[in-house]
Amino acid sequence: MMGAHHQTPYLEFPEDIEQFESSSYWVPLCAQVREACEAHGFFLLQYDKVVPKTLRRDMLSAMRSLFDLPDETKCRYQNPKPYRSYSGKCPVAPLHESFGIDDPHKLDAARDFTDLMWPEGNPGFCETLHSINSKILELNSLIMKMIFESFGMGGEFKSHFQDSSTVFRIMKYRVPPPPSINDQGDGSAIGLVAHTDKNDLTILYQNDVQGLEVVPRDGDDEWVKVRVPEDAFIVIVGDALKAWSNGRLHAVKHRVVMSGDRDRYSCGLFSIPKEGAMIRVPAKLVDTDHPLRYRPFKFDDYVTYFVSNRRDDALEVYAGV
Ligand SMILES: O=C(O)CCC(=O)C(=O)O
Ligand SMILES: [Fe+2]
Repeated sequence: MMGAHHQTPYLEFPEDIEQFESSSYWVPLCAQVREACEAHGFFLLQYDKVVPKTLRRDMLSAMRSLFDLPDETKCRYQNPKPYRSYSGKCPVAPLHESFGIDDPHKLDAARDFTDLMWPEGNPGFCETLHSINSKILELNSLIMKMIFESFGMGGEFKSHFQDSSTVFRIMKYRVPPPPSINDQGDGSAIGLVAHTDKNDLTILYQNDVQGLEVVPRDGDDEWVKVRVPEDAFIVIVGDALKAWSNGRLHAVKHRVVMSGDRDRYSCGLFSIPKEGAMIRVPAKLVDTDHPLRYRPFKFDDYVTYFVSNRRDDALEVYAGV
C-alpha cells in the first residue's frame, strides 16, 4: 500500500441555502454523513459557510506566533485535565507540540489563555481563537444533528448536545531532523502516535503539509495516508460517539507521520461529553441484529481508565458487554 491514499469520502454541504434543514438536500446529506461515519469513521468536508476561509487562515498564522513563543512561556500553560497542558517535544512524540483550551467560544476562556501567553495582551489572537471555536462549534452541532437525524432521532439531539463541552486543540509538528530517532527508514518520523479519539466528534483543520494516516475499517490493518485537500475539514468519530451508536459508527485509528521540509500545523474542536455525563446506548439502537455492545458509563471515568492503561481496545475492555 506504500504511496496509496485512502479513498476518503469527501462531502460538500450547500453554501447558498439559508434553510439547509428544510431543503431537499438535508435528508440525503444526513444519510451520507452516517454512511461515512459507519464505513470509515471519518470524512473530509468542504463547507465554507459557517467557518469562513479567512478565519481559518488567520488561525493558522495566529498559531505560528503562539508556537514561536519561548518554551518557558508556553510551559506556563498547565491544566490538571488530560490533553490540555502545553505538551512540547515529549519523548514519544518529539516533533509534536500542543495546547488544549477548554471552551474558548466563551470569551473569558479565550482571554485567560491569551493573557497567560501574552501578558502585554494580544487582542487579535484572542478574537481569532474565540471566533473560530464559536464557528466550528456551530459546524459541530450541525454534524451531530445530522448524525442523530440519520438514526431518526433528531428530536433527541438537543438533550444530548446540552451535555457537551469542547476542547480546542492547537498543534504543531516539526520537520523530522535527519537522522531521526524515530526514523521509519524513509526519512519520515512519527508526529503523533496511533490512537482513536476518545470524545464524541473531532473537526480538524490543517495547513497544506500532509501527514495524517488511518487504519481503514475494511483494510488489512495497514496504515494508509489521507490526502487532505486545501481548506477541507477532517471530521473524525471518537469512542464516545461510537459507544453511543452501539458500535454502528466507527472510531478510526489514526496517527500523524512527518516527512519533508515544512512544519505541519493543525487545529480543531473536540466535542466532549460534559463533566459527569453518562454515555448510554439509546434503546432505539438496540435490536436483534444489533445487540447491546456497551454498558452505560461515565465518560470521565473512561478517560481516566484510558489515561492509565493506554490500550488500543480500551473502549471494548472498559465498557464492552
Ligand atoms: O494533527 C492532526 O491532523 C491529527 C491530530 C489528532 O489526531 C489529535 O489531536 O487527536
Ligand atoms: Fe486524533
